Amino acid sequence: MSREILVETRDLAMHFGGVIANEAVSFTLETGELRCLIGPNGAGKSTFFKCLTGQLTPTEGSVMIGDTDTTNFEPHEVARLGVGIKTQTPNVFDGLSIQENVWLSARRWHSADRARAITRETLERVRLGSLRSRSVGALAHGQRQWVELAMVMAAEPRLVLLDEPAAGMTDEETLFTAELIREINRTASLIIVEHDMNFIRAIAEKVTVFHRGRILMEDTMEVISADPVVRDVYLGHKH
Ligand SMILES: Nc1ncnc2c1ncn2[C@@H]1O[C@H](COP(=O)(O)OP(=O)(O)OP(=O)(O)O)[C@@H](O)[C@H]1O
Repeated sequence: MSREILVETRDLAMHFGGVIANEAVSFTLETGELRCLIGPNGAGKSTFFKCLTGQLTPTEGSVMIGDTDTTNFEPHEVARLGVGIKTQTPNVFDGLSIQENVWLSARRWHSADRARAITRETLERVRLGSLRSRSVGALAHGQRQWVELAMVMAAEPRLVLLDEPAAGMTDEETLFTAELIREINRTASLIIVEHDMNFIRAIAEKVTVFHRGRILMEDTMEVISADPVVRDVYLGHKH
């Protein structure tokens, strides 16, 4: 199967006044990939992620998703291209049930009947079927994250962008999240910003390492974790 480029940035830069958060980032993601973005604090991962989602407009360079130039798009315009986005800011309605939250997400793109079927299936996939009537406000942190993943899945996206999906989870919750993400990858490509190395090892094929706003290296986790330059960067040595 020939692989197509699904996401491409060219010479992307994001400056906040004098702060250079991203510089000369030329990045590609092929259809079907599951890519993790890693790097030490302040490396520019979240800023780059926000340039992909439309939360930020890059100072320079371009972003393409499929055949569409999304450089100046707002998040809702990016979402309309079949992109599921989970940011670090919660996106759930606390006063509604799990089922209602997921249904609302499915209903944005599908008929009421189809949305009902998708909601049922998705809640089984994330193992929240038995809790479907429970109010989201009453859930534990990990379960809330899964509701958000279910909302992303219910829209049946072709590309999923996740910012730290395992943040604050227990080891067991992290492993289940990794399982869910591999399942999402059966039908969608993914870009995930993540800190948790065990989680990354459990899911990633290819990893992109950011350092000082730029891409330092791209390879498998095995190669990256053995690389002396990457080790130095994480330990805070100068490069
Ligand atoms: N809105 C902003 N205004 C000013 N500076 C910013 C803004 N957002 C990010 N920065 C700066 O840009 C740089 C990159 O930050 P960014 O959050 O993208 O890094 P990160 O790799 O995601 O870090 P972390 O792992 O800590 O989340 C940092 O120096 C940060 O202080």
